[in-house]
Amino acid sequence: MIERHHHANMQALATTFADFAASTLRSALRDSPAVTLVVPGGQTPRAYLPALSQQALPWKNIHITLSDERWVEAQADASNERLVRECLLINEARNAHLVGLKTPHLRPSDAVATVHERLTRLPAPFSLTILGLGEDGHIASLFPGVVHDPTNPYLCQAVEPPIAPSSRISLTLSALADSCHIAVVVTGAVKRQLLDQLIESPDPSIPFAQLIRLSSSPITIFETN
Ligand SMILES: O=C1O[C@H](COP(=O)(O)O)[C@@H](O)[C@H](O)[C@H]1O
Repeated sequence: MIERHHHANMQALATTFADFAASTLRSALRDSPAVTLVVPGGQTPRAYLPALSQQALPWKNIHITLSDERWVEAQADASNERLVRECLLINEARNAHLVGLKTPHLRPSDAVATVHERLTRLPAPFSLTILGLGEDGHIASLFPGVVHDPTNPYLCQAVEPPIAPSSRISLTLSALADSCHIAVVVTGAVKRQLLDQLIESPDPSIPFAQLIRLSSSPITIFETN
């Protein structure tokens, strides 16, 4: 089931999104003592994660991890972990547990087993997975052309992106699709047009279209130009 919500601007989106995420987490916490929230990186979350950080939730029972990570140090500008520390682990959410995806391994391919192990210690299934959408249709660090292997026993995979500068580690399509709820934040005319296309006639080579096909969980899309 896909639900789309259009907003007049980013501020309106951030408010509705934060209320939605908080109510999804609150309701998950009625059934489990601890829950997992998956958040994306990139630039867009800088505009809406601070609104979520202001929600009064039992954050110490909320475990946060990332949909994907660039293979850079956690202090680097490009680090998704740094983004989450700066934009979400603040205000009310400062005591949430963050499980990052970066390890000291030289390459993400060497780190897959370690990161998988970290992820298996999180409350499962993940209660809410938030994703961004790239202009090429990528979600997390699953780019067009990255092969989805349903037999992969790991929750994460190493990725060499086609154009982006750093190697990545990403949750697999199955790990994302298995989340109880999926929220996607889509901003800008180009991405919204792509979204229309992918929903009307899904191109199976595009990861977002693969996610729609694979997941039986509700997908809520928050959009603005
Ligand atoms: O590289 C990435 O890009 C996507 C999209 O980012 P955005 O800034 O264009 O919204 C993001 O969802 C992903 O987590 C990130 O690593």
